[in-house]
Amino acid sequence: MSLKIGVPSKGRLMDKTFDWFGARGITMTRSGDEREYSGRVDGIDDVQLVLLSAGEIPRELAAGRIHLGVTGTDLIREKLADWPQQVAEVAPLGFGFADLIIAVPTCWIDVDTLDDLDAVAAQFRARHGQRLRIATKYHRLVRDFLREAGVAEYRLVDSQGATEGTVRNLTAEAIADITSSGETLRANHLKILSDGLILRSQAELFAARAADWSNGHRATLAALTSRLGIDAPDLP
Ligand SMILES: Nc1ncnc2c1ncn2[C@@H]1O[C@H](COP(=O)(O)OP(=O)(O)OP(=O)(O)O)[C@@H](O)[C@H]1O
Ligand SMILES: O=P(O)(O)OC[C@H]1O[C@H](OP(=O)(O)OP(=O)(O)O)[C@H](O)[C@@H]1O
Repeated sequence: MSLKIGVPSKGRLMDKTFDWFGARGITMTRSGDEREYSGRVDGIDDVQLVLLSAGEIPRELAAGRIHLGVTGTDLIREKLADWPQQVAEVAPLGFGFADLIIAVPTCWIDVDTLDDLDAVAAQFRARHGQRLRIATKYHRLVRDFLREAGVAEYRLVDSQGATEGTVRNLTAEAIADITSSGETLRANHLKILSDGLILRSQAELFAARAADWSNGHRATLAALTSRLGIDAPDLP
């Protein structure tokens, strides 16, 4: 049995992950046609490539079904409540940078901070009898952040994509989502609160604490990390 490494199956994260390993002598290739989620690893023995959605990689790591995985820091922290118990951080990869932020309509000129948002949320509830809605797919991270900030009069509405459009579509008053260039926010007339940065994310290589590290897998990990020029993580 080979050591399994989970890598995003499409898009920017897949391409940049392949480039990152390729630059260090480990060649990853997707086999078959564009739609076939299988691949191979050359340049090191006993390592198997598993192509997965970036959003599924945290769960696969937590279950120990893959030994290593590449995904965003944001997805690990959102999907695994006690993530340091489940995964070890092996190396930040220096791509996939994105900020998870809270944004409100640009036309809310008096709203610049979380305190302002809290005040608006209280007014909103008094006026409409309902809590101000914040659209997001990052439920855990947003709740934890707003609790720390003392903002309570809101409710989260789930949005799994095109989150910035929810304000225009009148299904939310504010959003919490990732941004990189800021273009999507601008195009949808939204502005980031000055203290609304929840998390800075980038792609990272993680190791699963629950994976089977016997049967030579630890030696394979040591060979791989040495090849990559990084330290092997501390694992049970
Ligand atoms: N501009 C960006 N847009 C979207 N994701 C980005 C961006 N920059 C970096 N990322 C990171 O990429 C990861 C999300 O990748 P992706 O959208 O492929 O995940 P996914 O949720 O598995 O997608 P899907 O559900 O469409 O398969 C997150 O960690 C995110 O922080
Ligand atoms: O700051 P920007 O460079 O404009 O990038 C941010 C946008 O990119 C992501 O969406 P994605 O394209 O992955 O689609 P999604 O809305 O389905 O998540 C993210 O959810 C933002 O909408």
